[in-house]
Order: sequence, then structure tokens, then C-alpha cells
Amino acid sequence: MSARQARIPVIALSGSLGSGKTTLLNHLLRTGRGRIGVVINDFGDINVDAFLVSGHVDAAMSISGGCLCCLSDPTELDRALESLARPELDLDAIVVEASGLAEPRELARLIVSSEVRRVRFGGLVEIVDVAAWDEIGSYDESPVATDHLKVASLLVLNKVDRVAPDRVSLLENVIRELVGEKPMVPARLGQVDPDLLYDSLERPEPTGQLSLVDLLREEQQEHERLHHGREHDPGDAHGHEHAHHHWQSVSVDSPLPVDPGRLLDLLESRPAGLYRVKGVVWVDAPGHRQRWVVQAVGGWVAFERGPWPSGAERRTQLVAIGTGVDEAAVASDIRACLSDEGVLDPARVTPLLRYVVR
Ligand SMILES: Nc1nc2c(ncn2[C@@H]2O[C@H](COP(=O)(O)OP(=O)(O)OP(=O)(O)O)[C@@H](O)[C@H]2O)c(=O)[nH]1
Repeated sequence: MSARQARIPVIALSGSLGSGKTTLLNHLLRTGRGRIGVVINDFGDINVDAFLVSGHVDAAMSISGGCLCCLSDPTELDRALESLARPELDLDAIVVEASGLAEPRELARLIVSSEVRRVRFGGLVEIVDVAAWDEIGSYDESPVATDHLKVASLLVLNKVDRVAPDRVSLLENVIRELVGEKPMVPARLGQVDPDLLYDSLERPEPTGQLSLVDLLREEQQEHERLHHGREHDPGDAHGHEHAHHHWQSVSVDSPLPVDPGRLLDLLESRPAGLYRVKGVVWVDAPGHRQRWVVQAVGGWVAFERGPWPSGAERRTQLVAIGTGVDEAAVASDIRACLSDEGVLDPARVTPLLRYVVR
């Protein structure tokens, strides 16, 4: 397909915090076809996901500091899409990676009602974190969680390597009970066959069912009819409940390295409610000065080590996201992990090594 002839499909990736959106996006970028542009949205002030995207990206835009669906400026996504839809970029698809707190329906609606004429809605992929579900022991069957599944064009049950196969089958059955027939694929590290992904997105709705695009347009028109003449309230851009307004994020950005022991203490004994910590850190110890990517999701902690991107200065950039936490205390706990001791004995890094996954 040439972007010069057709409108560019915009595919939304959503899923709970840490479910594997960036991982799936990276897989798509490594294995996908065509020229792909990405829009990365992160809830925290530091767009960690933007610098964790690897693989070949033909064009990228980054939006941080809030969910796309409740940014104070609702045209921000359109501006990003406008920029990526420029004919000279000749993109075949645009993938929007939402923050883990975005409401998928609102995200889809933003894309469906985009005023950028050169793009069209290309579907919504919802990533379900089977490990998080297994940790909790039961699936959230609330109307909000069910709606996330319902609006998806494709469901990816990710992290199957961390859960017994019979538990994955059980979850599949629970989801089928909630949403009926729907394309659903199990995946490890977001490794979905890109063909399957694009095919599912293009597949028409079963006969007699309103397509998601039509449904969202109808809802939008109804909303405009009901609220005609009412002053625009950016916090209620589409009249949806901001189920995530109680989420908080704390960001720390410093040129200082971290103290390995204090960082591990922080990650291992996070206050209840501090569900997600991610970012990059560095350790000033001989043999360990690579870029350490920190990943903590629920009770799970991992480090991934790799080279710093060329020209990048070593920094510590951490974002913590949670509910019901004392933000000042969390910020001070993170800052307490920074080290101004200078060069450390490499033995101090040993406790971190058991969490290194690559
Ligand atoms: N074992 C395992 N780990 C996974 C899988 N998919 C993702 N992860 C890990 O889970 C962590 C979070 O993955 P991300 O891709 O950053 O998740 P995300 O949804 O983009 O996170 P947020 O943007 O913060 O919501 C990373 O450490 C990934 O390597 C999987 O299938 N199996």
C-alpha cells in the first residue's frame, strides 16, 4: 500500500500498566512490514517508553505528562498524526502506544474522530497481562474492564511464559464468557504474527453487528447532540468517566548514578499501591556502566542491560506510577537511591544480578 493513495491506518495499542505494549511494539517494528510511524504516550513526565522503543522506526512522536484521552489539549494527538501523515514520510501504518492508564474506548474515539484527513482508524489491540491476572487470582469482571475487552479488535493474552497453560486456558474462557467470540491470541514477549495482527484489524465485524467505528461515531454524535452549546470542558472531552484520575505518577531525572542496594530495597519493598516503576539507571562501578532498564510490575522486578544509545549521556530517569501513595515520600525514596559516592566496588552490584533478564 502506498500512503500517497490511501489513508494511513492508525492502530492503537492499549493494555494495563506493564502489560507489554512497548514489548509488542518493538516486536512489530522488528518484524513488521512497511514503513511504520509511532506515537508514544506515557502517563509520567518522563516518556520512558519513548526511549525503550527499539528497532527501526520511520517516524516517531512522543506525548508525555498524561493519558491521551484526558490531556488538557485534546488536539495533541491530532497534531502528532498530522505530522506523521505528511506525504513525504510515506508511512504504511501508524501505531499509537497508549499509556497503561488510557481508556481504550476513548483512545479509539479520538482516532475515529480525528480531523486529520490522511489517516483512518485501523483497529485497537488490547494486551491482557495474564501474569498480573494470575498474581491477583481472579479476573476483573467490572463493566470498565469488560469494556476494554469489548472495544478491542484483537486481544493479545501476553506473558503466557509466566503462567501455567491451564491457567491461560481458564482466562481465555473467562474472557469469552464476557465478550463472546473475538480474535484472541496468546503471546510471549508480544510476539504476535504481524500478518495475523493486521488481518484481524482489517476483518469486518460479523454481519448484523455495528462496527466499532460506526458505534463510536454514533456515540460521538449523540454526545454532541446532548451537549450542544455547552462550554467545552477539556477534562470531560468526550463525556467519559476518568476511571484513572486517582492514579499518581512521580518522576525523578538526575545525572547521578544509583546505589545498587538502595535501588533494590526500593523496588523490593515498594509501598502497597506503587504498582509500576520503570526507567533507566546507571551504576558507577567498573564493568557495570551499561544502561540498566528497570522494570517493576506488581510484585515482579527485572533489569535489562544494554549499551547506551550513541551520544546519550548517562542519566538516572525513573517513573513510578501508583494509587494512594504519598508522592513526596516516593520522590524522596527514589532520590535516596541516587549515589554521589563516586566509583563503587563492583561487588556492590551483585545483589542486582539475580534480577537481570538480559
Ligand atoms: N516474561 C515476560 N515478560 C514480559 C512479556 N511481555 C513483556 N514483558 C516484560 O514486562 C515488562 C513491561 O513490559 P512493557 O512492554 O514495558 O509494558 P508496557 O505495557 O509498555 O508498560 P507501560 O507503558 O508502563 O504500561 C518488561 O520488563 C517486559 O520485558 C512476556 O510475554 N513475558
